Amino acid sequence: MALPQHLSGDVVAINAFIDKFDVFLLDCDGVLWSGDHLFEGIVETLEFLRSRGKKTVFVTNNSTKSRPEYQKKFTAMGIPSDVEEIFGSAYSSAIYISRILKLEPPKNKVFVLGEAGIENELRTENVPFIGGTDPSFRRDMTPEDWQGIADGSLLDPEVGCVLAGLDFHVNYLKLSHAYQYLRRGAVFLATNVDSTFPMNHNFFPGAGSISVPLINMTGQKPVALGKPSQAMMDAIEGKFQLNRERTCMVGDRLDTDIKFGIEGKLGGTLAVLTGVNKQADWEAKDAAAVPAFYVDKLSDLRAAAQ
Ligand SMILES: O=C(O)[C@H](O)[C@H](O)COP(=O)(O)O
Ligand SMILES: [Mg+2]
Repeated sequence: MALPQHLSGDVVAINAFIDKFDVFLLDCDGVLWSGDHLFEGIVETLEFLRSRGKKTVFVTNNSTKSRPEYQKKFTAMGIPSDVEEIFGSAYSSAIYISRILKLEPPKNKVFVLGEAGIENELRTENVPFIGGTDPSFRRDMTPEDWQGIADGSLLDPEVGCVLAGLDFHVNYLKLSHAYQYLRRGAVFLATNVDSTFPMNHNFFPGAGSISVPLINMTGQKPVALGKPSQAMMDAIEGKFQLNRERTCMVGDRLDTDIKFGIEGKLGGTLAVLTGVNKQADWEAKDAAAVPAFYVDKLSDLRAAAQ
């Protein structure tokens, strides 16, 4: 496996890299920002790529926000964006459920472990759901819960799917409901299975760490609809009519972003060192994926603008 080409500081190499592609699929957490901290030079770098006629599509596994909610974040960060060029795992999951899975009544409801982003995208696709940010689930178990979950009287008979994403309010009550739905044959989906969540320049439990208890209890693995799922790549290709050879995936995570680009047979993958993975990770013999190129930070691409 060829080692990645380091582009930072090499203007000739950066220009040659940029000229190879028409579309850049850009990961968000760990590439553009860490939580609400926008990395230096990101606005200018996006402007530079766009000035060179490149199309930018934001492809994020973060399911806590819907596309419109993400556009609000981009605007607040000073990044001009078109909501149609934002593709998150909540959206990817909602269109998978509504257009591929096509759950039929009387079992077409989704039990959500996750935040408003998932709920809003399911609403947009007219997919009925319970759970999610419903405050009635944010409490300790009561004797009535133990009994009602055990005998099924507190379970919704219309639930046919459990969708697990990044949930900042996960608890024993919600996991108990989700587990019982899976025992009853509900389809097990995840927006994504990232183990950690890069935030405030450190790492926190990721969406994948929300679904792990259910995997442990059921022995089932969810179908994950975020990166590296090729269902997501196919949806993106269809929506933007991609020429995969002229498309590059840019990300901070080997087992999602870079794997997504490689398995999607894109023309290239660019890793950045501002998020989850570092050079040692792709040099390890059990590396999840090896990028074709890498930069220390995304804004290093602007050297070609000088
Ligand atoms: O735990 C998660 O869901 C992920 O760490 C996070 O949201 C990744 O987002 P991305 O880097 O794909 O923008
Ligand atoms: Mg990331």
